[in-house]
Amino acid sequence: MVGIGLLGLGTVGTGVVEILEERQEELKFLIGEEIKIKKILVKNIDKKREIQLEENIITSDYNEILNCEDISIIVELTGDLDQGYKYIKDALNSGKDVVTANKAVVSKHFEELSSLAAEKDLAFLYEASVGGGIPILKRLKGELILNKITEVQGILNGTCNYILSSMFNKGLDYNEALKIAQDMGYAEADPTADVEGYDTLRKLRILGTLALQGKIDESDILLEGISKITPFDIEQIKSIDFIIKLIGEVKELEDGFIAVVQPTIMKESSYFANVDMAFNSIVFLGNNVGELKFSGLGAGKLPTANAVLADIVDIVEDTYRKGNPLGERKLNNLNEKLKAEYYLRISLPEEQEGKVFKAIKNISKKLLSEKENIAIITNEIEYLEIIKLLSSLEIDKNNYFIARIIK
Ligand SMILES: NC(=O)C1=CN([C@@H]2O[C@H](COP(=O)(O)OP(=O)(O)OC[C@H]3O[C@@H](n4cnc5c(N)ncnc54)[C@H](OP(=O)(O)O)[C@@H]3O)[C@@H](O)[C@H]2O)C=CC1
Ligand SMILES: N[C@@H](CC=O)C(=O)O
Repeated sequence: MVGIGLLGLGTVGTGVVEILEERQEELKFLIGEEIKIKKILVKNIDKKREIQLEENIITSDYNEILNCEDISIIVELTGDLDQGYKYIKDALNSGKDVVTANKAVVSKHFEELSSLAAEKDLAFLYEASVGGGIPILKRLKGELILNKITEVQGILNGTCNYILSSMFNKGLDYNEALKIAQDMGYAEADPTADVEGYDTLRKLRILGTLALQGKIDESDILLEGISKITPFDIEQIKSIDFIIKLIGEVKELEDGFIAVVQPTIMKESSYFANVDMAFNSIVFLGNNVGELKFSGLGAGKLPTANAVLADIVDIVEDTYRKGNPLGERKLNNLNEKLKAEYYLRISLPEEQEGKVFKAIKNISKKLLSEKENIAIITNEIEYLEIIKLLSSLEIDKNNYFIARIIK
């Protein structure tokens, strides 16, 4: 019997309990072991739970779990950045394998936790931290043995994709769509992490660091979220037969890399344009294998819990990749070279519009609107040039929306 200490009984934790219960017999038969949750750590012990649980299984004292000799795997699903890190570190230092879905912790402490686990010869697995139910990280680590990976691109946040799809396809209002995504269990406890792009950035930091085998830190990634998008933007994007998605991308160039999370406009026929609602998709490029595309539900109770359990099964069957999967390449950040055409919408009081309109004329390839809001398609231009121009015009961040165009 393999004993699990489950930390967190929210959306994902509940899913883990449910799948384990439903597949108990099959698991015993197929992997020859019973996997049993011995203890569950929660924050609020008095909260009413939706599922039936064994008596006394819930605790709010982590030491009860850490000191339990029957528990060999800690499954961290709290979503708490500081405590989650501490729980994981203490687990590894106590000789327990770790599975987590906490991308905030993995992203912030990736190097330290990876090397601690390798040093202790323990598992530190985080499949559910990127792409929800999509089995991307195990596959990526596998392909890295044979390939040099030079590019990773993806729709990495189910909440944002749900909001953008709902606004674009169903005409839903932004807040209405966000509320549904929260009700469906897709969003983070604080949905700012989703809509401002931090969640995508963290997932990209994890993917990019693995893929390029060199540290790509959170601060290396240019970031724009989707919170400023309006029905006006959707209308403009539709008018040019394009579609919008939040895309994260890391790409190796000859002398370094670019890393960016941005709302991105693309033709309706392009690959990512057809990844809708809570689906995510990740594409990576290896020098031998070529382009590999993965797609599946990027958030939600059961898909995410499935990814968590896949890690647990890998530990029980001893089929996970041992050692530290991170490389030591030193890569230059070349984000200043990021160049594209952009959709730019600026919303200002009428009296300020004239001055701004004049100033952006030089970078404008096509004028989409000059009434109510100014909206243009820019010439091919460095992203940071646009930001500089907007800041020189003293345009507040909340008064513009910018999206990269990919052909
Ligand atoms: N939801 C999703 O679709 C996905 C989530 N993830 C990640 O999975 C993790 C869990 O997400 P989710 O289940 O949605 O989160 P929830 O907010 O639904 O649940 C969090 C759970 O953790 C408990 N908890 C929170 N902080 C602490 C703490 N400091 N100590 C002990 N217990 C704590 C809460 O206790 P209590 O119940 O008492 O409040 C709750 O049971 C997060 O890291 C998230 O980013 C990853 C992929 C997809
Ligand atoms: N909030 C996240 C959950 C999964 O990682 C998302 O919406 O993708």
